[in-house]
Amino acid sequence: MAIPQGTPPRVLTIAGSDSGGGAGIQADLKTMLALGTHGMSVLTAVTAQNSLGVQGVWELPADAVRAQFRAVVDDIGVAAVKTGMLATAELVETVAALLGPLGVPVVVDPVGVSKHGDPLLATDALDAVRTRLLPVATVATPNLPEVAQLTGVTVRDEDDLRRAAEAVLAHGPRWALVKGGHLPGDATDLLTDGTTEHWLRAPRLDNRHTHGTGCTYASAIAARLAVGDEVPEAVAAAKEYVTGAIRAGFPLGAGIGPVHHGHALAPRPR
Ligand SMILES: Nc1ncnc2c1ncn2[C@@H]1O[C@H](COP(=O)(O)OP(=O)(O)O)[C@@H](O)[C@H]1O
Ligand SMILES: Cc1ncc(COP(=O)(O)O)c(N)n1
Repeated sequence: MAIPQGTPPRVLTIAGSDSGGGAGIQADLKTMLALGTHGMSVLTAVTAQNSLGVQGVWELPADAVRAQFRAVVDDIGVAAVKTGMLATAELVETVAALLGPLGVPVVVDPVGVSKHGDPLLATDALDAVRTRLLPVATVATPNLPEVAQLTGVTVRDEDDLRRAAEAVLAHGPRWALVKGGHLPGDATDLLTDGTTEHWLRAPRLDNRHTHGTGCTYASAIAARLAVGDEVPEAVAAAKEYVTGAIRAGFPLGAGIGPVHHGHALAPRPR
């Protein structure tokens, strides 16, 4: 399909809705807009969620996920995909089966639990993530609790990050990006394809309003891949974007506020 001039790169997120607007589909679409792309969505689940936690989760039927995906891909087309909350083993398998033949870069954020510790993935879905979803990923972006769940590797320092990334790569993604955001000290992530290593370092920002960091990072990577970056360039640009978004994160509600997706777009109104 020829893409008319002036049409922004098209990026698809397959994820859950966060009613509070800080994570999930809402974070993904804002990030995609901020990075100059056209964001589209396949909803997997609806959460009732705010700055205090997740109060309810309702999964969509697999047929609804397949229908949304076909509606987008068959007419509009996509240049890159990001996956987030997939909720159940059936949805993980459904999404993996749709992505396998797609032939565009896929960023898999293997979302397990929210920042507040609320489960966003059934524990019996971990095996499907390992055996079905990770093999179709161009980049997999687990945080440290997710790495521990998926591979059994506990990360305490930068050497452990390397071991964790190798354990993720063993499940088949082309690149592993293990995020060290949960370690003390600098916010250091390791990106590797098994032959090259890229260390992404940013100072740890003293801001508790970090709701949605992982969703934002993975969506920014997908947006940059849709623009045409290679994986290391896409991840470096996304790290810069997410660091700026954390720096500008703001209070909202009585708990943990969101990162600021529009931090690079416009000054905040006073
Ligand atoms: N306080 C912080 N200051 C700077 N960067 C951070 C901070 N917390 C997380 N990050 C970075 O944000 C990105 C998302 O990581 P993380 O928060 O671990 O993901 P998740 O939301 O999946 O738990 C990573 O690049 C991580 O290093
Ligand atoms: C729908 C949805 N998807 C993903 C997250 C993870 O985001 P975080 O780790 O910042 O809580 C979330 N809380 N809600």
